Amino acid sequence: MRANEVADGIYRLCANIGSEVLFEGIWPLPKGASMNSYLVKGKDVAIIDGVGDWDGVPETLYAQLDQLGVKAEDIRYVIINHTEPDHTGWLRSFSSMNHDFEVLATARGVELAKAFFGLDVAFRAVKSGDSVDLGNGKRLVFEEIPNVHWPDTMATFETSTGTLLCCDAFGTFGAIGEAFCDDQLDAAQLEIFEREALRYYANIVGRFSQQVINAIDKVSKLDVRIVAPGHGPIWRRNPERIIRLYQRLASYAKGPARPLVTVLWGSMYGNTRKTLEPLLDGIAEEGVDAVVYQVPQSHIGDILASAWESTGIALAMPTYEYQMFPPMAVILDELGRKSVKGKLAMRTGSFGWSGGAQKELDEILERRHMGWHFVDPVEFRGAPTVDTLEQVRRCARQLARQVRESALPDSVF
Ligand SMILES: Cc1cc2nc3c(=O)[nH]c(=O)nc-3n(C[C@H](O)[C@H](O)[C@H](O)COP(=O)(O)O)c2cc1C
Repeated sequence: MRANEVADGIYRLCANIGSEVLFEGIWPLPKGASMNSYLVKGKDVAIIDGVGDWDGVPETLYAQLDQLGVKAEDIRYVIINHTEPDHTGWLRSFSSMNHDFEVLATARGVELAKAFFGLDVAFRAVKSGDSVDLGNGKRLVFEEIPNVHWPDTMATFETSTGTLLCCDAFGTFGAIGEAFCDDQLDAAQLEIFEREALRYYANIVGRFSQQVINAIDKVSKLDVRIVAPGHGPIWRRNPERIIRLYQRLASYAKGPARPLVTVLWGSMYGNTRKTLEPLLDGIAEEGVDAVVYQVPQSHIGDILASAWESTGIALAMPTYEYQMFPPMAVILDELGRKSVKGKLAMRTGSFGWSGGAQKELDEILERRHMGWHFVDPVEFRGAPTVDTLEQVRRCARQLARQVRESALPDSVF
């Protein structure tokens, strides 16, 4: 992998993460992911963010520094936009190669970097508006964007080129090959990265959507000509494209999103499964699309992405030991933890003698402050009758109609 010039005097260094890795130990990466680091060369040299410390990853970074003719000891400033180890793990080995550099981060970032790495170097806490002059026209200005995605997060803005080095903000999953910028990716590749942006957003930053909106407000006051995130491609031809996408994804936190229903179902002996057909028919009859996930067979990372962009959620699951089919309870709790809020919803499912699934569902929704709006549930004993199936279809139509009416039009952004 080669270092790439992003703009005059600004270079992207990169290590990819393979599809065999679960990001944060949780989230599948079917298309991998990239960890982007940036080198800014003025009279002085600064490196902004870095890579993890596993399996020879820092060595990938050092090989790219070699290509640029930069030695470790040439680096005067290490700028930590965000202390998460996928961007900072390399500092352990770097600090054994260079003993004379200064670490710049927010006050919170300094505190975290000391706790994680205990580096014996100079630290400088910076705040919004502070800057570093690297000479030769290169000037870095800092803007705090807390909680996108850790509390320490800031963005670094290089003024001469209008390059926003924003770490986790405006990132996507997806490994990067030779083409590293939007101006080198064709329409199909860009669409793939936008889908990867949705999965990244829902899995990693969705919970911090208000902070994302605050961050967008802040950076919109800068003359941003290039968006250079810590993950995914650089947006140089059309930086607005990724900013607008993030604005849209953040807005989904209120509930209304695409005219789409995510259907989550689980069944032990097939009684609840029988409701799937009328449920999907009902949604389709209203001209609304549905995406179906079986639980527990589907991964929460995929379900979360789908739920995030859906205006409606349909649940089909039976009662199990006086509560909900357990894997569905796990999924719903995680949707709550990740702030999938304000959705339109329906529920159906079989029980044998007491019921109980609905009670646990209500508890989870309340505990996680999810604010979902349900049409009346269709709960039935044993196998569904013809009448029950018809009721499910009607219920699904009602949900789909509401979804169609509440979904956000594409033209909003
Ligand atoms: C292990 C197990 C525990 C169950 N616990 C309850 C229960 O507490 N209350 C109840 O009403 N039904 C209970 N049932 C009955 C199921 O809810 C019922 O068989 C239902 O039809 C299963 O739906 P399915 O065919 O979609 O899996 C239980 C069934 C199993 C297998």
